[in-house]
Amino acid sequence: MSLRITDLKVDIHGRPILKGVSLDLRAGQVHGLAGESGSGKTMTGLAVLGLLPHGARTSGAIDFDGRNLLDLPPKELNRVRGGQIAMVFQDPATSLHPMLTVGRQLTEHMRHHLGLGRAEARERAVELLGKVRIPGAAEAFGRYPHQFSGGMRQRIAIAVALACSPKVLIADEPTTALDVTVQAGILRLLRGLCDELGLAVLLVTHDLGVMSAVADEVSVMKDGLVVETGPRGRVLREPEHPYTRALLDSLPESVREERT
Ligand SMILES: Nc1ncnc2c1ncn2[C@@H]1O[C@H](COP(=O)(O)OP(=O)(O)OP(=O)(O)O)[C@@H](O)[C@H]1O
Repeated sequence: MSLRITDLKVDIHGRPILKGVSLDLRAGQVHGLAGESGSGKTMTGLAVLGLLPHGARTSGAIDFDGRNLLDLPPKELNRVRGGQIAMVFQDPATSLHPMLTVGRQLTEHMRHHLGLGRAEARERAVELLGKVRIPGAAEAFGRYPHQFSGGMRQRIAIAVALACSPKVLIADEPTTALDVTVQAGILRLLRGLCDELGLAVLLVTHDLGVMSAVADEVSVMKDGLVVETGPRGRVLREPEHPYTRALLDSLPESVREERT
């Protein structure tokens, strides 16, 4: 399985936002997408999900399973999104409903997309909560999102994203809103899930330090273009583009040493 973005251009109301982005995601690999605010990281993820804002015009290709996602009719795209391609956002509140129990959110998703029965869905939900390391998964099933800490809520949002066994996971700044102390745990979890489930992960973050801890491949964006891409070690040790070098130079020394 792979997802290949080729020469993706996105205009919104005539303003160029992405100017020819190319990226490859592979099963079992975390691809980190870094770059400053406004460089187009989020738009790249949203394009894969078919969730670009109104007025967006696209060209290029996003090939997934032999189909160009940019050409899919909305109904089919809906089936791919949430099924084979799932997402996790910065704020778990975006994906979790405050009035529904954790269990209900997990099972409704599975019953809707996978057509599972009640008991089967429940069993799988508890298993997923265990997979994302929620302590006391069976009790957590009946609780509401606000009864968990921010880090635990993000774990639950990841469990919801995994409910339909996606092949691709788009994680947009998944640790930015969390305490530094819990960030590493979430990153390790994503890394572990990527390995265990063979997920292709696109990890979007403005923080090169964060992503260098878990990414296999790193791409750096600037002004709607990928200016550098390659294996993490190479990009961090021998950046080719001056912009990547500038980003690296802004990291604290300790982080640079530890993470290359
Ligand atoms: N709904 C929208 N309509 C029009 N333009 C938008 C919209 N959302 C974002 N943009 C523009 O698209 C460009 C790329 O934004 P994007 O959110 O992809 O950047 P980013 O690299 O993810 O930055 P950040 O880290 O701040 O999220 C920016 O110039 C932004 O102003």
